[in-house]
Amino acid sequence: MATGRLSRTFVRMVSTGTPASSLVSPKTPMPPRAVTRLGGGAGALSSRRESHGFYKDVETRPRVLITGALGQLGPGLAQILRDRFGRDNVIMSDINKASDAVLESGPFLYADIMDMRALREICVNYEIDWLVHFGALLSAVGESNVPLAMQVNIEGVHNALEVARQYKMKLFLPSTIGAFGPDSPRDPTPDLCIQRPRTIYGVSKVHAELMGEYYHHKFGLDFRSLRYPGVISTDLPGGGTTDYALHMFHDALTTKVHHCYLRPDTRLPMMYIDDLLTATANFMQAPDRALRMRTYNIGSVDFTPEELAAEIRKYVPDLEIVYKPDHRQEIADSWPQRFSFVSAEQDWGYRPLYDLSGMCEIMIQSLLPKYKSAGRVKEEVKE
Ligand SMILES: NC(=O)c1ccc[n+]([C@@H]2O[C@H](COP(=O)([O-])OP(=O)(O)OC[C@H]3O[C@@H](n4cnc5c(N)ncnc54)[C@H](O)[C@@H]3O)[C@@H](O)[C@H]2O)c1
Ligand SMILES: C[C@@H](O)[C@H](N)C(=O)O
Repeated sequence: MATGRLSRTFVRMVSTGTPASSLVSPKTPMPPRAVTRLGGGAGALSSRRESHGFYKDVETRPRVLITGALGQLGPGLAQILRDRFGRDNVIMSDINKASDAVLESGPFLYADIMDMRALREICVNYEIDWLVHFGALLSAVGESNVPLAMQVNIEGVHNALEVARQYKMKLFLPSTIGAFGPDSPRDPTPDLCIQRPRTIYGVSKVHAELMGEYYHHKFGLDFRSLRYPGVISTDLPGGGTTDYALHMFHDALTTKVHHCYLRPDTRLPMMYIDDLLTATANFMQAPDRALRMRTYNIGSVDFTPEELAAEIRKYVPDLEIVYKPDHRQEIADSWPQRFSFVSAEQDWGYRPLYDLSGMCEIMIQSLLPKYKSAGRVKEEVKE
C-alpha cells in the first residue's frame, strides 16, 4: 500500500519533468531489495547495494526492471517475479500512466525505452540486475506505423542491449512466432530454420534475436529470448494478429457474436498466459550451463478460429462467428501453424500445462464473474 502511494509520487515527479536522478533522495523511501529482512525500518533507498547488506542475494533475489510493463504480459510477469524475489525488487515501467491497481501492487516508474540517459539512470540508481524488455509495438500496430515500429522495436532494443552490456545485467527480451515467414517450415516450425518475416514486427524481432546473440558472443552478455506464440489471457492485447482469440471469449460472454478478421481455417500457435509467464520466469532462472541456445521456441497448442469457436460453444452454445478476413490474414498466412518446442523441453525442462480445453475452461471461469457482476452476460452460460 505504502509503495503504491510512493509510486504515484514517482509518476507525478517524472510527468512534471523532474529528472530521473532526483527520484532517489533520502526522502524517497523506495524499499531496498530485502525489505522484509530490514524489518520495515528502511527509510531511503541507498544507491549502494552494500548498504543493504545483501550482496549474496543477487543470485536468488535479483532486482528486475520491466520495460513496457503495462501491456498484456507485464503485470502478470511482475506478479510472478515479485512472488519469487520480493515485491520491491521488481520495478514495472512504461510510458503510459499506471492504474491504481498497478500502483498499489509495487514500484512503478515512467521509463521511455527511447531515452537512453533515463534508462541508464534508473538502472544505476535502482541497482538493476535483470532487464526484462517488453516495450514494443506488436504486429498489426507495427504495420500501421512502420517508422514508429522501427524506432521502438529496433532502436529501443539497441538501448536495452547497451544498458545491459554496460551495467552487466541479464537481459530477457521476447521474440515471437512472427519472427518466421512464408519461407520457414510452418508445420511444425523448428527453433533453427530460415527466417524471412514479411512484417516490420517480425524483421525487428529477428534483428533483436541476432543482436542479442551477437552481444552474448562478443561481450558475454547473458542474453535470453523466448519466441512466444499468441498469448491467451483475460487482459486484452495490444494490437497483434492473434488478438482475435481473446476477443472471441469476451464476445461470447457479452454479445454472443464475434466478427473474426481471419478465415475459419487459419491455424496459429497459442498458449495460456500462466504457462507463458511461468516459463519465462523459469527460463530466466535456468542455469547458464543448461542453455544450448539463447533463443528458444515455446508454445502449447495450435488452433483455428473454427476450432476455438467449437470449444467455446461448450459453454455458449449459440455463439455466432462472422468471418471477414482483413489485412491481418496475410500476416497470419506467413506465420507458423504449429510450433516445435522440443529444445526448450530438453534443455531447461519447459512443460506447459494448459491444452485447448483447459485454456477455455479457465478463461470462461475467470471472465464470467467479471461480466456477471457488470451485468453484461447476455443469457445463460454453461459453467
Ligand atoms: N502478447 C502476445 O501475444 C505476444 C506474443 C509474442 C511476443 N510478445 C512480445 O512480448 C512483449 C510484451 O508484449 P505485450 O503483449 O505485453 O505487448 P503490449 O502491446 O500489450 O504492451 C507493450 C507495452 O509497451 C509500451 N511501450 C510502447 N512504446 C514504449 C516506449 N517507447 N517505452 C516504453 N514502453 C513502451 C506500451 O505502452 C505497452 O504498455 C513484446 O515484446 C511482444 O513483442 C507478445
Ligand atoms: C504473436 C505475437 O507476437 C503477437 N500476439 C502478435 O500477434 O503480434
